[in-house]
Parts: sequence; C-alpha cells; structure tokens
Amino acid sequence: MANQPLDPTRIPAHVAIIMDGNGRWAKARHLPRVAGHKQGMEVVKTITKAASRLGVKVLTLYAFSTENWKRPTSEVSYLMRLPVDFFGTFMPELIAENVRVQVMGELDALPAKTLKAAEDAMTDTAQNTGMILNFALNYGARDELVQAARTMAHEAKSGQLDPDQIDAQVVADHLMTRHLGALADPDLLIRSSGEERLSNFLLWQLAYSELVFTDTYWPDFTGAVLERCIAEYQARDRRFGGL
Ligand SMILES: Cc1cc(N2CCCCCC2)n2ncc(-c3ccc(F)cc3)c2n1
Repeated sequence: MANQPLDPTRIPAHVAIIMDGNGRWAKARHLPRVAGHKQGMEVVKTITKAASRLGVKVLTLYAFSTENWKRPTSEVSYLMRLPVDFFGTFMPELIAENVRVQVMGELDALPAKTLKAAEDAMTDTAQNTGMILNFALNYGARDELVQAARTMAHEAKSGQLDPDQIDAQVVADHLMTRHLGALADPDLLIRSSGEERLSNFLLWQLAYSELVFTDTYWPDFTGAVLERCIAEYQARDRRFGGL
C-alpha cells in the first residue's frame, strides 16, 4: 500500500466502501457479532468526517445488501435499528459538517422506523451543500439493473422511450445513483477485511473504478487507513481503457 503524502489536488471525487469484517472483528474478541456492527457504526461517523475534510464529494457506504436478509433474525433486527441510532446520535455533526444524506436501495421493504429515519435525514440535510453521504441500504446491483431494464421496457412500450435511443447515459439515468449526476461512478472502491469481491455492489458504476483492498477489519478502519487507500489510488495511473 502506497505511503506517500496525499496530493490535495487529486482527492477522488467519489469514494465507495464495502465495510466488511465486523463479525470477524467481534469473534476475534470473543464478542457477539452485533458488537462488531456497533463499533462499525462508530467508524462510519469517523470516516464520514475524515472523508468530508479531505474534500471527497460523494462517500457511498454499503450498509446492507439484499442478501443480508438471510442472516439470523436477531442480527437483522439489530442492523435495522442502526440507521435510527446513527441519526439519533450523529445528526448535529452531519449538519455542522454540511453533509447531505442520500439513501438508496429497495427502501419500501425496510421496517417503518428504519425508513422514517432515512427519509427524515434526507429531508433534514437536503439544503446542505457539502459532501454527499450516500448509504446503500437493502441494495443489490443486479436488482438495480433488473429494475432499470424493466422500467426502460415499460417506457418503450408506452412510446415514452425510443429503444434505438438507449445508450449508456440512458441506462445510467435509470439507476439508483442517477441523483449523483456526473459523480455517480466511484473513482475509488475500498473493501476492508481482506476479501477481494464486489458482492453485488454498484456493478455498472464500478466499470472504471480503481479497486483498493485492505486487510483491516472495518471496526479497526481509521482516517489514516482511508488516507493510505487514497494514496494507493493516487499512485495508480487510470487509463479508462486507453493506452
Ligand atoms: C444496516 C446498517 C448497518 C450498519 N453497520 C455499521 C457499519 C458496518 C456495516 C454493518 C453494520 N450501519 N452503519 C451505518 C448505517 C446507516 C445506514 C443507513 C443510514 F441512513 C444511516 C446509517 C448502517 N446500517
């Protein structure tokens, strides 16, 4: 991993993070899995402020995937309370940091209290003009692509969309990241805990992203680890398919 000082002129505009390793962190400490999730949420607060102060414009965090419903009921119930706890304890700091909250995923399937916490946070921070904190909650990239294809098919069938006009931008405009506009595609994807998989995350948007993997478990992730990942990103020479 690169250890150069960061170039403040080349901070990645959009950073996405798969926050992995919470259960293993807890197991290594003979704690229940939910202790890893609890500490992981505190790290979300730390990294939100660190990314904002570095000049990141969009921070997308994979909080809960469509596959996570398979976990034990007690763990899912705990996880569904975390968005409520997060905003209940961190909203004043989000406002002070001028952060705007976005939440994307199949939100209608969330428990009512979870959905309300997310919707209230989006409303209460809508006027903020700083970093966008974009949570992926009950999100799956394949579901996102299926939904986009179904919507475009219905629009074509109704005469609203000429199939021959469908290009990459039209597809992007039908994805859950459409509200991010030109910032929709992450420049940098970070995955913690040593796993090197995409796990059904942002499959369209990550087409040209730099992928950085760190062995650090998410609950141990710090601002210094974030800076090392960004230094690794800055040490790479992105070609976007060119020479
Ligand atoms: C389900 C879940 C799990 C969750 N973990 C903590 C971070 C590590 C990953 C698993 C556990 N965190 N952390 C923050 C949120 C959150 C999500 C949406 C939102 F609008 C506000 C906060 C969260 N949500």
